[in-house]
Amino acid sequence: MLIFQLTQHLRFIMLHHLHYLVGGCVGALVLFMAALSNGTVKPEIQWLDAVGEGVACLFALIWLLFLLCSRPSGRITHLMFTGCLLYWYSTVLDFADEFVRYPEHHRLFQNIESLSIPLAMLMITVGLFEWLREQRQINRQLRQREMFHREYRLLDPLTQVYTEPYLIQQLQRVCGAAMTHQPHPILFVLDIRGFAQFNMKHGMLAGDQLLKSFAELLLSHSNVDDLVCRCRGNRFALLVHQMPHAHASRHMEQALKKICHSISTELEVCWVQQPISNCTSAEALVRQSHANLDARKHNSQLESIRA
Ligand SMILES: Nc1nc2c(ncn2[C@@H]2O[C@H](COP(=O)(O)OP(=O)(O)OP(=O)(O)O)[C@@H](O)[C@H]2O)c(=O)[nH]1
Repeated sequence: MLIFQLTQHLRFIMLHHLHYLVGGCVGALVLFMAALSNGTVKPEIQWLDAVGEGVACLFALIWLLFLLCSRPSGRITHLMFTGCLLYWYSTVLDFADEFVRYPEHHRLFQNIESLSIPLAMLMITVGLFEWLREQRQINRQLRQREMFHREYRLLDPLTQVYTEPYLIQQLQRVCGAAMTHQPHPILFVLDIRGFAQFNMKHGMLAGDQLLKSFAELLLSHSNVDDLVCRCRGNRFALLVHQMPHAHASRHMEQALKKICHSISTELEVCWVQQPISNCTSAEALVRQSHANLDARKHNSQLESIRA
């Protein structure tokens, strides 16, 4: 079980943060080799100190890996990663100077070692502060889910957002009140493009992880009274209550740009929006939105074939 979980975490890092990991490790190796080749070997090595510094260095690397497997990419991850990396580098230099003595006139490595710790602490502190703010926002969303949507049987087991039957239930209530409600609520239906191919290339587990991240990010970019659902497979819906129609598409475009940037720059999402002003049947409304989305996907396929 533990091995399976570790493999999953490693796959996540490979998929989303490979550039961070490779860059960080190459930097550490270069620093370690440069420190060894610039110093003179100590006549007596304190093995207990060396083991202590080595273990500290190993744990700093483990913290770095934990960070990478627990976060999607983005500003906070970048900040925390840089802070942890600087801390790791200072432990690498600490470890190296158990074996060599740096030349007196050449203080580069001592300076890196001394400066990287306060800088790392500063970056980790700011990163943790931002992480806390982000977590508050996510908690607010989760509390909201608890408050208004107590239908656990209608939750999607993979993404933990609601399913289409629940959306239809909620739409039935909204449709009744929509005529008097200003601005009218809007239903967005979204489809992740090329998902079957993504599954084939990276495996079903990576596909599941993508769906989970997408649902979580969609939630964090929506308001507390909006409703996020997974309709089926790679298709989601978002019911928005308080958004002026003039801003709706720009808002959705910006949110999707950020979401795709956080998950993968290759990710492409096709979507349609449907204002709920005069609807008689929630099921018909959802059916119509799916049909509009299919037509849009079909047209964009034709356009790309023609291009
Ligand atoms: N990993 C994973 N895949 C799923 C899940 N549910 C459905 N799928 C896969 O999602 C894929 C959906 O395929 P399509 O509807 O053709 O979507 P697409 O590949 O994005 O095609 P276009 O939208 O036309 O670009 C299928 O390969 C399903 O096997 C799931 O829960 N997890």
